[in-house]
Amino acid sequence: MISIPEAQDIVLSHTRPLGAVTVGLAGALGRVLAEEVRAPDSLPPFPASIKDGYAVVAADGVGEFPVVGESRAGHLDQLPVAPGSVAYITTGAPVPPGADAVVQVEDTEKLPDGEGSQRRVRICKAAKAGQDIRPVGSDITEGDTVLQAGERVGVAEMGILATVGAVSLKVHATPRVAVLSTGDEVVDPSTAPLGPGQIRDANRAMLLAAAAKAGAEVVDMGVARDTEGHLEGCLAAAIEQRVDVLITSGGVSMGDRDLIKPLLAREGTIHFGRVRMKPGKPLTFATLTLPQQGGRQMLVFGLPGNPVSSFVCFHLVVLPALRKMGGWAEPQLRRVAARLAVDIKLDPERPEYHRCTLQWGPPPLGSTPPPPHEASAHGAAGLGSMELWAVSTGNQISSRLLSARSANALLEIPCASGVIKAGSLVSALLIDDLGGMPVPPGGVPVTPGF
Ligand SMILES: Nc1nc2c(c(=O)[nH]1)N[C@H]1C(S)=C(S)[C@@H](COP(=O)(O)OP(=O)(O)OC[C@H]3O[C@@H](n4cnc5c(N)ncnc54)[C@H](O)[C@@H]3O)O[C@H]1N2
Ligand code: MOO
Repeated sequence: MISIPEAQDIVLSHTRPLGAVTVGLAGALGRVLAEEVRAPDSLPPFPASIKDGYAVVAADGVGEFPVVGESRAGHLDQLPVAPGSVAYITTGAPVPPGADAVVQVEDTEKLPDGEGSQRRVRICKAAKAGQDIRPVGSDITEGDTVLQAGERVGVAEMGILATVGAVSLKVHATPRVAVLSTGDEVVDPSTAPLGPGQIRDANRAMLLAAAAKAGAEVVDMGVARDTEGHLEGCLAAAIEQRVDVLITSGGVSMGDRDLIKPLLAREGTIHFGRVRMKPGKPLTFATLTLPQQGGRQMLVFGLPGNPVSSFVCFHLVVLPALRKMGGWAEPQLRRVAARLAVDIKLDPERPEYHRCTLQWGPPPLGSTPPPPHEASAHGAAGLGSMELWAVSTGNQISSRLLSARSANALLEIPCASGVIKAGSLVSALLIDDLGGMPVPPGGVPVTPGF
């Protein structure tokens, strides 16, 4: 049996980033850039007003002035502003030649029109040169690298790409991933009522969703029966689909109908078949070299059938591989430190990946015993309210998928005897973003004392 870090290293050493493809802007979200993006022009491309008001010559100071023109966003009035005159201007509009400052409308007073219906205004507050003007290129300078190769495109990056006119970009290809459930007892989720000995296929929907969430293009391979012939046919079908990765679930343990390992040993190379982890011990990883497809490699992950084992193995081992293929430079799950909300019994044989929901601040008093050495930290506004707390999802048996419900982290519980006490700091691997993290009742002071 190897350790999880060893298993992760082996998988990543057999995983290569996929090549670059060209996509339109709309297809860039979530992808990793394969080239840097430069600005072809400056932003703003012209000196732009920050306020609605009057473009002035700062040296003129306060006084009454004729309004000789106007500059509105999107409509450029070329009339220059000579000393002793001003122009009306709106936010984002180009500052007319001659003007060197903007006075906001709140610091002016409209006057009755003068001779020949000349508009007039009183400037009540003297401006400094450059006031309320964004100079050319003050946000982005022509030629700037606005995004580097290797950066992932999120929502802000979509806006940045649009603002520099990058409507066609090179990004890393994302993997094509097939998902296959196995087992004679496993039937489609639509089956009702269940026949004797049957259970509905939870893993396929879950793993297809997990791969799609990771940005993969997914292929649903259905359910394979526990026969060599049918499993071989399913593997051949996945190869035919030219997938980069095949994820199977079930059939990797020690039973006489656990046929995945023998199949992979016949068709390719098994790199490991047992990992010291709870859950997920029979996790299997193999590579297949496909001479019929130019000698390309396909990765196969044989995940254990227990749904939670599949869930945990996907996040710890498959997800980093999918990320690396998609161009991530740091594909591993991110770690944070969190305080345990309850005691956790240790497993003396395998390190455990305990599903939990992280929240900012301790759970309500009474829901968990306060850590004895940190009783004062367990109050609503105590020190503990400034930390992440890990709330267990309950019974961790690997068949109970409800133990993954709302889980945003896997606690890395070391292999040892005894108990880790509530209040202890533990390492947590993030499996979801923390945007939906529960908000503790009563809220949490963000900065104590303010
Ligand atoms: N003699 C031993 N037996 C077992 C060992 C062992 O070391 N020695 N390891 C146990 C561990 S740990 C795990 S995990 C399981 C994994 O077994 P398999 O990968 O062979 O999975 P199956 O036997 O096919 O199924 C296990 C369990 O999960 C249910 N299942 C399977 N597929 C699905 C699905 N798509 N959706 C929902 N549930 C599914 C299946 O009905 C079984 O209940 O082996 C232990 N045994
Ligand atoms: O390792 Mo198995 O996944 O404990 O149930």
